[in-house]
Amino acid sequence: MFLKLLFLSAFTQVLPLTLLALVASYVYSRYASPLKKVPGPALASFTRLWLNVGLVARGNLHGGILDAHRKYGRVVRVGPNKVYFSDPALIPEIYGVGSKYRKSDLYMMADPEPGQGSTFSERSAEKHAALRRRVGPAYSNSSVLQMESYVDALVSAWISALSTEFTATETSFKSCDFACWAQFLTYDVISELAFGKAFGFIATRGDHKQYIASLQQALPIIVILSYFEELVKFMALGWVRKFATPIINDKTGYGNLTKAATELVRERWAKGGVGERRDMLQRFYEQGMTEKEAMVDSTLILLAGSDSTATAIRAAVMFICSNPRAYITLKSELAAKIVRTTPPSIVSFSTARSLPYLSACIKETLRLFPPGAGAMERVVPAGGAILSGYFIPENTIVCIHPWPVGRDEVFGEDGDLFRPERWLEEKDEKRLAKMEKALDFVFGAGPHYCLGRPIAHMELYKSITELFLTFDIGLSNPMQPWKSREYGFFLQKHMMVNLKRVDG
Ligand code: HEM
Repeated sequence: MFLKLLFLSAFTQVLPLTLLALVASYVYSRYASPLKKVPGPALASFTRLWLNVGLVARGNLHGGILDAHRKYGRVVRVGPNKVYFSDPALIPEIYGVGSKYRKSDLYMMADPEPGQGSTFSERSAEKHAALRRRVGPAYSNSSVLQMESYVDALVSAWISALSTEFTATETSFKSCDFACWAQFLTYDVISELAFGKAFGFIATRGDHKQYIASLQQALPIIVILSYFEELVKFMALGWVRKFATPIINDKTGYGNLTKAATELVRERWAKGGVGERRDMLQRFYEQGMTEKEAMVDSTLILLAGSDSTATAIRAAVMFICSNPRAYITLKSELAAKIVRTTPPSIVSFSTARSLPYLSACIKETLRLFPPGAGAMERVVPAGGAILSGYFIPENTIVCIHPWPVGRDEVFGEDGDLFRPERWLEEKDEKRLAKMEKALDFVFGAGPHYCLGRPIAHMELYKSITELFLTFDIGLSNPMQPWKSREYGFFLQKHMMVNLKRVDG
């Protein structure tokens, strides 16, 4: 009884105090914070719920941020301590080489193990630079070009599998879920390049060990949690992490993917780094990476290297198939410029890249649908900064999101339209250079610029060329081309397409 009374009296005294503290902090955030003049939704000025629940949890950060910039302008306060910008001119200050803005704690959830940052998630600039020096050679243009024949073999297997499984005849046709098939290709390519052996998604025509399905389940939880900084710190505690993240002994799923990467690294390090050929793992070894570092970065390669590129391939197919002019022009360019050999060989990267209309389609796709849609948040350094005319105090979290940048005013009034011709018609070299710069932000900037761009480009150029050369393609349901939600990466399902071989 005594205890009950004690508890009740503590509760009745603590509750009002907590409420008072909350109200005081809301009033401060809204009316007294140095950010009070920054425009944005009223709710966002005193609570993180507007961003974390209204946008992130709904799988629509990219769309919500785009709308917010359209409504409030180039500077938007998206949380009590967060301001997003859309002016590409600020990219060098916030993200450029030598920038003092470090990555925010949002990235902690991407650490494969607490305290063990990967090249992507490491927040210390010095540690990141050291890591990047060692992983860099494995991703370089020249090393990717040396591996081109392996990409060709997989693209070829992919096209034949699509042909046998889904080609329409006069009397029958079977829709293809291209959402899965795009990922089958990218998972196989990245495992082949990284470990010298494709996982076998194309060969088995299925979700190998349910990696895709389990990532679709795990990613929303990981990403939503990562926006609540306190939770991220709590989750970083080793014992919490053990319960919250997939378990390495899982027979399938994301835990098994981590296990596969870990075992491949362990085996390779035991053999002195030498594989059957000079794959990325061998290059990691040659650069003196420790076994632990290689394990962490190999898991990163699998994640960063598959979903982003699969989204780009799907988006390109979706945009081209929904725009008859683009579809016809691309088909004509491919028919005129690519000479088919018997047996057909996969188009070389250098030939594909030299095709102006194909390049314009790929640029336009990446501009309108940046696949890496996670917030690249950074922390304002000591002393604060004046950004877009506003004083932003130190420790404020700032970000430029690639979705509004892709629709920047430099792209003109029709910036929302898929119009590849814009890249070919522009005569003003200065403007074109600005357009290219804004587009390049799709791959980030400065010391964190995407290392995988050469791999992504090679896959995109080859897959789109071969698809449109081999098939006539139609979206089965143009009213709803796919189901798409975004949690840093896009999780896309049910992208049904009809394929008919052009020579069949
Ligand atoms: C179209 C496809 C891709 C897009 C749009 C993309 C986009 C990005 C972006 C925006 C960043 C910077 C993130 C940040 O600063 O927070 C990044 C970093 C990174 N990406 Fe990609 N990526 C793509 C494909 C790939 C592929 C295929 C790989 C690997 C094989 C890869 C590996 C990486 C790595 C390792 C980093 C971290 C770089 C660092 O911080 O030093 N990416 N990517």
